[in-house]
Amino acid sequence: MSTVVRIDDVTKQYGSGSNALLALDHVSLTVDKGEFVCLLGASGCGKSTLLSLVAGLDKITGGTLEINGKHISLMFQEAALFPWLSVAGNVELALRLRGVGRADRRKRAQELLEIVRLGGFGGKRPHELSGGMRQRVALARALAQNADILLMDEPFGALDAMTRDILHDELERIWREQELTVLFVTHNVREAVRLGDRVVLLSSRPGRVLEDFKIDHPRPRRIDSTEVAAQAAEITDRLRAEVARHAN
Ligand SMILES: Nc1ncnc2c1ncn2[C@@H]1O[C@H](COP(=O)(O)OP(=O)(O)OP(=O)(O)O)[C@@H](O)[C@H]1O
Repeated sequence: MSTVVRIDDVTKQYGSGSNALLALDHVSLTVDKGEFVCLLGASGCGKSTLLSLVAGLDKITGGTLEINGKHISLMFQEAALFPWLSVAGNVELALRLRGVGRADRRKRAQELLEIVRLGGFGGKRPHELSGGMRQRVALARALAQNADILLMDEPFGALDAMTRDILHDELERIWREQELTVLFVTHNVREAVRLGDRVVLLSSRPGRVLEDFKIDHPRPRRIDSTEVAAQAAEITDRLRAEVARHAN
């Protein structure tokens, strides 16, 4: 299987001199094509930093970082849609930026909205949608960018549990159908076990890879199943031990 993201001995320091802050300390991690990898760790351990390095929004200060993909797309807790554009307009804009012609844009935006099950909502404005629906639009926009690598930073953190469960199912389907590679940051251990092929646990700051758990329960998984709960409990214990170690 081909490696899409290779993070090798990466260090990230913010600032310098007496203001220096070591956010990541010799992190090594590879993500293969089509893998779904969840990143977990205590607050401030450098999860978002790692995503922004992979996205190319910031520079590493040590090690090497290699990306082998067509396009990387980022999704955050807030959908960040343009409020003056319709739902279809938001998706079409991403297509336009890729140079897709007007007629094709319309058709493709409609297809993408159908993929995220918002086929009938293209004419609405973002404020007319629920938080879960706005995240679906953000997902359609990411697909419009022709992304094959999706970086997600707590994308469902602000949603109620029921909406989040539905979006887990949708994201899993789209990940499979579109053959995406996903790097997904969350604070929610069960969510990580529900979604991930692997759950990578980072240490408290500076972040290092503490453990890489392989999750091989059959899919689709239920977040409230006993298998998911049992593995989440094991990972939570490991995370708690790390937080306690750091507090001492
Ligand atoms: N641009 C920046 N300049 C200086 N320090 C930064 C910057 N961005 C992040 N940091 C620091 O780097 C450390 C890691 O931050 P980061 O946001 O990556 O952690 P995180 O694991 O995503 O946190 P959380 O789980 O709370 O979202 C923190 O101590 C943070 O204050």
